[in-house]
Amino acid sequence: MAEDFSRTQNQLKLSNEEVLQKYVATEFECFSKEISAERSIPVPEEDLLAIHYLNIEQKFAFDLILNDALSGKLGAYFVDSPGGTGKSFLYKVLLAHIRSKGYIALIVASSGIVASNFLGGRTSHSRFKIPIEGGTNVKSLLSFQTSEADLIRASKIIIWDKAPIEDKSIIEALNYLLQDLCENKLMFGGKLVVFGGDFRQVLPVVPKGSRKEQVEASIVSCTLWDHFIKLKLMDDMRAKDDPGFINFLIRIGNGEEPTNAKGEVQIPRPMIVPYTSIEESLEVPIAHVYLEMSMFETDPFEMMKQTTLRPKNDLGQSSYSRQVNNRSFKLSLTRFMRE
Ligand SMILES: Nc1ncnc2c1ncn2[C@@H]1O[C@H](COP(=O)(O)OP(=O)(O)OP(=O)(O)O)[C@@H](O)[C@H]1O
Repeated sequence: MAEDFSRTQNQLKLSNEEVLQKYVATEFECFSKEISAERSIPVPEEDLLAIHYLNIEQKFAFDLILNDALSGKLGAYFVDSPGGTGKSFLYKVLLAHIRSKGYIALIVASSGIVASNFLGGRTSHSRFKIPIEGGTNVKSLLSFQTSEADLIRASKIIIWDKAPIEDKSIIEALNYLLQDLCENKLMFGGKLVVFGGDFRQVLPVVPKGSRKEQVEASIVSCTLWDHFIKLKLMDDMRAKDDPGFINFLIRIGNGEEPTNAKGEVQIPRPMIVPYTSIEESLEVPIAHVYLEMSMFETDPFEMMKQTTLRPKNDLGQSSYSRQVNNRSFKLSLTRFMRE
């Protein structure tokens, strides 16, 4: 690379000293590219202020982790909590407070959709260059002389959302990567790493594997698991006004809800919209989710926070969830174009 550089600069008729100076400057600029991009991530005021809204469990976790990050303590946390208990909310407040002090806080997740929920979020695969499949002897392919490696070295904290879906070998590969990058044998190279997730959601994929094999492949079976500080968030913040629904979800997640011979659970009657006609079966849920469209007329982005979930990977034009989406989209469009 230096030779190529020198050849190009010779064509510009620069002295050797000038070539060297330009080479160093270009290299430095290249090395610091990732770091300056990371430093330019905005810190939303609302994420800083959200510290005042943390519930007791979130505040406990926040204080512990922030204190460790600012005092440069090494270690690993695992935030174990059911969906909706405010893990992402906690991460956003942590990221904002650490970044506002000028430090680098990295956040990764296994999937792009989850990563895009966070400012500066990246997939773990793209950030650490660890092959997605995992397996024995899996190793990061990250080159140590790159700006990406510099960025990881410079980070104060690494947060990894939805970690239970990862194969344990990937978590172990992160440990080796950080040890190599930081040139020591400390756990995670002496970095503070926060993993989080919900074991009721998706575990690592083991083709044709049993539940036991999935657990054996997961982070709980990794060699470092016993050294993680475990934190729990149990207060459901997503459906806090609906304790019946929360308990129903928890019972399903814990495998406590009765099932029929096919292993299916019975959805309680009040949660079901009885079928009368196709029109009504579309309109009733839309009205329930979006309440009154006029609520969004001043801020269409508010509407984006209301979502409908697709129960199946059915991409057909006629699928029910697609019809609900299309209908609500058309309704909102008509409304906004009229305004
Ligand atoms: N302390 C809080 N005050 C107000 N709202 C909160 C608080 N914590 C979480 N929420 C809200 O509760 C909802 C669920 O929170 P969040 O998405 O952080 O949960 P989660 O544990 O990450 O869920 P999942 O595992 O499903 O991704 C969000 O709408 C979030 O804004």
